[in-house]
Amino acid sequence: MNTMFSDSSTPRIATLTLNPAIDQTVAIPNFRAGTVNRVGWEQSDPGGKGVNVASFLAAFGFSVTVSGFLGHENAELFQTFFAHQGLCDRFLLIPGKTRVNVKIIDDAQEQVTDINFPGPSPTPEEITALHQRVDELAIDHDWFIVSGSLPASVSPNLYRDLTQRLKSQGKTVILDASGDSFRQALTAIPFAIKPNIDELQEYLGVSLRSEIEVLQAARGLVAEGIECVVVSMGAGGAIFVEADSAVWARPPQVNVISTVGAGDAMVAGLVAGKLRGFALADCARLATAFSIATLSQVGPRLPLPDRVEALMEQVQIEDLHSARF
Ligand SMILES: Nc1ncnc2c1ncn2[C@@H]1O[C@H](COP(=O)(O)OP(=O)(O)O)[C@@H](O)[C@H]1O
Ligand SMILES: O=P(O)(O)OC[C@H]1O[C@](O)(COP(=O)(O)O)[C@@H](O)[C@@H]1O
Repeated sequence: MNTMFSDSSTPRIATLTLNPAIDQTVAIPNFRAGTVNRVGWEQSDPGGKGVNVASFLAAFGFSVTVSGFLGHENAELFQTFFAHQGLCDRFLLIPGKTRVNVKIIDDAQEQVTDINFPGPSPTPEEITALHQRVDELAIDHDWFIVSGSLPASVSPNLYRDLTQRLKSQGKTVILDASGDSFRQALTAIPFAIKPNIDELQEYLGVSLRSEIEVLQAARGLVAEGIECVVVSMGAGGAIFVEADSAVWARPPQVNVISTVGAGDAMVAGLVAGKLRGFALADCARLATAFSIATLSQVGPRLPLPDRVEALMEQVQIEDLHSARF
């Protein structure tokens, strides 16, 4: 493992994944609902948003702790993966199995279909234990990435409560969520968020038809106090907005095997850029480089840091700061 960024002066990072998943990727050319589909090949990987973010950051040389809930019946796959990736495992084990999400890769139609399950439900006592675990982590961690769906039984206020609790202890919170939990958590004003365009449209209840409309929407969130708003738009790249800067980062044409995890890689790259002290444009380059580095493979793995850094050159940056509407 590259340990370039894991000395004691580097802020410690923790990711929280309340609902991790084993991603079962199945390749089905010309997949069609309502017919018999045959699988060409398949692969299973530990995943879920915070697990992926942690894995990408560790591969880039950061020291990262993972926490949240894991079903104890199939925890071993994750535990072996964490040990292999050099991640510090502080997950809480709960009864049952972590969910298996199915990802159908159809290279003929160039599309990926996600089938995401609800996942096992933690009890109120287990939620209390999670709050305690987060307080313990706050003793020696500075950056917290809170991401992914919540299990069905969990209050949509949980991310809001965690964000408030961590902020009151001076921690930096990055949020990547959707639906009600995203809406609630925004009221606690995390440091940074990365909705994709669908999630942002759902939150605002409007459709965003141009980059300028996306920029305008992101500026609205920055005006509410969120320091850094990143809106990802698949192959269209991502718009990064802060109070005094705004850029549109566009990826080059890439050979896509799977888009699963591209958003998580963008979150990881944003955190890496911020921790390196980069200005927003370079954060956008690095975040996009992380994303495109993951597109040519299945599973949460990143190439060596110098290959990721080389990809930064291929990202086109357009300055939107002076764009007016
Ligand atoms: N088909 C693609 N071609 C090139 N880059 C892509 C493609 N899909 C995703 N990306 C890159 O990954 C980033 C995040 O992808 P996106 O699909 O928007 O996230 P999410 O997985 O959260 O929905 C994009 O901003 C872009 O840089
Ligand atoms: O928690 P959710 O929203 O169901 O998402 C979980 C899924 O998202 C992933 O983390 C991938 O996310 P992205 O494609 O948005 O980066 C998968 O590993 C996992 O199956």
